[in-house]
Amino acid sequence: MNDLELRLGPIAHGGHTVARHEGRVVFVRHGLPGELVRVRLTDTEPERRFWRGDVVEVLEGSPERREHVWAPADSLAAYAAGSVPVGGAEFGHINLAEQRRLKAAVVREQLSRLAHVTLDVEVEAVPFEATSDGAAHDDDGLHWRTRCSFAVDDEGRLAMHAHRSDAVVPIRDMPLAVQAIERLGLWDLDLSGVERVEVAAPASGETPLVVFTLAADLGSARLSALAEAVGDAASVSVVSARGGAPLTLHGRSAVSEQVGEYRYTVTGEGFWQIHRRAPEALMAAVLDAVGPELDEGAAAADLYAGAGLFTAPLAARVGTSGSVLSVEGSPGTSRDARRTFKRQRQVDVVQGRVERVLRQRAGQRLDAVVLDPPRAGAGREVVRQLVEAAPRAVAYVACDPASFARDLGWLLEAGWSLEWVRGLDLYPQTHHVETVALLKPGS
Ligand SMILES: C[S@@+](CC[C@H](N)C(=O)[O-])C[C@H]1O[C@@H](n2cnc3c(N)ncnc32)[C@H](O)[C@@H]1O
Repeated sequence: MNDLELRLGPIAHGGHTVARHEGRVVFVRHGLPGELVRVRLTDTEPERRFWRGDVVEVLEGSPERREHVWAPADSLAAYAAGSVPVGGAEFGHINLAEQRRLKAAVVREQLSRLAHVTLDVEVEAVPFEATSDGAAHDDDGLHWRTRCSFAVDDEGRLAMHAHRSDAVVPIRDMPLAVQAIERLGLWDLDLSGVERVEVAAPASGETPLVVFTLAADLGSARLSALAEAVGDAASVSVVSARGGAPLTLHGRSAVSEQVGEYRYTVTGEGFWQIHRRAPEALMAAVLDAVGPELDEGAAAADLYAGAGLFTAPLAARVGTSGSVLSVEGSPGTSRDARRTFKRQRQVDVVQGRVERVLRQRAGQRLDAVVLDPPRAGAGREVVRQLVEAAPRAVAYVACDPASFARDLGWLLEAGWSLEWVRGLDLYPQTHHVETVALLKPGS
């Protein structure tokens, strides 16, 4: 089918604008509300109620449009060159203030539609710390990713996936990544035999960790060549094509992260917040929410705890006479938490699914809970268990406003109240948005 000329409607959850063609909805990426554009359809199955497409030409642009911050993700440039845009910066053509207004509109819309709550939520920028060279201080929405995941193309070049596609596009820069990742110059390496490359660069500036996941088993000479190619600039591990734990080729198997006075160990398998200022920003918001319930001796829970980002301040607040139940499903990440908290006897690190652990602990006192589920949200069963446990306050940290609004709707039905919700721009240049909310049970 030929391209379509479409007038773009409002922004929707998922990062696209909504347009219509002959009665059918078309979800269009890389545009802005109000624009008149030419759209290349990417998903047009005839029986589908809606189609998808990318903007390839702007006929009447929005005043909020600017030159894209990163060429491989620029839809206009990519299609003009006969390629496709990579995912990961689908808002890069929009000025930052407007990106945040659009994200706030999506949060408000989800809260209204799914939780029947009308609230004037804003999405705040996450302030960067001043650096001695001043380079990273500007709020330009760049150089924030301390975690990156790359593909490798058929010629062994570092690459990234196009959105909702198996297509991979080689890249030679990554301006969303912290400079420590850019400086590794992974795009100069021959990565033949590697399927995926994960990089973790601690915000402290300590040595990064590179994890190569192999496409097929490689001999020891090739593995040594890979480690040597990276050099001393990073620790290097490999994960065999058959899976299993990473094998350290060179340097350390983990990175250390420091957030305020707390120090954490995170291995190559472990979860950590991506934006370099996210840990501080989220910790502060969570403590604003549940801090007043965390007296010495209180019982707290950190659910979906990851490597224990929030477990540490909770443990400090409740002290040795209190308790913190820290629940994480991923074995590797939970192992990281166990390592970090092994000397803190008030912390109980449990590896398992939150729904199962809450069932086992039913009846146990809980004064305050931090809930930070993955994109799918906590779900009905966990919400039911929380209502039953009746803590005095819950800090709900959400990376998906739709699943958050759905869970919130159930809590409100159970008589809970939403005290406040804040939006944080932890993913500049993308449509993603983080929210933190304080929820309390009915009296
Ligand atoms: C958004 S992350 C938050 C981690 C941590 N709170 C942080 O900020 O670093 C969600 C975590 O939940 C874990 N997870 C996903 N589903 C789970 C489940 N059903 N039970 C327990 N943990 C789960 C994931 O492995 C991931 O570490």
